[in-house]
Amino acid sequence: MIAVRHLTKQYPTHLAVDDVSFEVGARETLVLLGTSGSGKTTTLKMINRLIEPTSGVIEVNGIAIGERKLHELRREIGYVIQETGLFPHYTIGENIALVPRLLQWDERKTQDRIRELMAMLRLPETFVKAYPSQLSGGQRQRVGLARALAAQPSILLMDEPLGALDPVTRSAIRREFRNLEEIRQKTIVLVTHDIREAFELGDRVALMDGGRIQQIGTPRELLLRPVNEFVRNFFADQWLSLQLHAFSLQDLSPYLPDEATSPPEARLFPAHTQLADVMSELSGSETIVFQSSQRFITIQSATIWPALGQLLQHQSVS
Ligand SMILES: Nc1ncnc2c1ncn2[C@@H]1O[C@H](COP(=O)(O)OP(=O)(O)OP(=O)(O)O)[C@@H](O)[C@H]1O
Repeated sequence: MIAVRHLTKQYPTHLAVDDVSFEVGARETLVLLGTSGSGKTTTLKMINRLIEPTSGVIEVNGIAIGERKLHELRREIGYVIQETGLFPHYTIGENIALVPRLLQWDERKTQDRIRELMAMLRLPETFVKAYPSQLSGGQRQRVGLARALAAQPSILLMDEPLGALDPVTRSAIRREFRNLEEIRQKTIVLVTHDIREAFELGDRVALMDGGRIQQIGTPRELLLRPVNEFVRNFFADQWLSLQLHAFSLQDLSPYLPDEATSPPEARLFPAHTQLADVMSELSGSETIVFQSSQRFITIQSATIWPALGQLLQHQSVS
């Protein structure tokens, strides 16, 4: 879907991106993670040609983007930025309708799409005539996403999309985004410096430093098989809690007891649920259950850590 090969951006005084290569498959989310100045935004902006590379090639759907008409390329790519970039003098409805109107959709179709997106992103219908300044930061962020999704692009580029929000709102919106079917269908490149965000949202993560990719892989690979000291140190502080994002109930199932049937008081979770989500929903010694093939497996918050310990031990010897 997106292929980036030997991408370099040299400014007169600074090498911002240095020989970066990666691919992002259809419906995959790749997170560019790194500290400030590591080249994430420059890389992202080269994908929709907001910045032209010094050298290297980017292909979108098999065609080099330099050979595409700019407006056609941008139609395929939705772009979400921090602080949303909404037009303050346009209403929420007008902001969302921006691209459909550029594409001269008929008005009925545009209005239907605005309503559909507002419902999906849990924005009250009355907001359609409100202005961005009348909304909270979290609501503006939803409008920014609605605008990027409006014309149904197959690709989304997101630059610190939740960066302006407080941690609680961030985490709630993150979970919500992850569960939206329309977003799950997109090919996404997301820039963040928030490690937890990268682990929650990324199918794969590219950790950048000094304009180069230090390691690219699944959160689990980065955590358990760091290729160098930089990668190891980057995750060291949060190593324990990141494990909860790197593994699901399914991964833990070999290390947990079976039940013949589901205990009546237990809550049922899908097997692909990240352990972090389970932990955040469990209070005290409550029992939860998930179904894996034909088995019911019970788990309590107190049993997650020992089972995870066994799982990690197993991973390190295999
Ligand atoms: N127009 C420019 N001219 C010169 N140097 C630039 C220019 N734009 C970016 N840079 C430099 O290139 C490097 C990479 O910048 P970039 O914005 O891609 O980093 P980033 O990882 O996205 O950081 P942040 O998270 O702070 O946005 C930085 O050192 C920056 O100062």
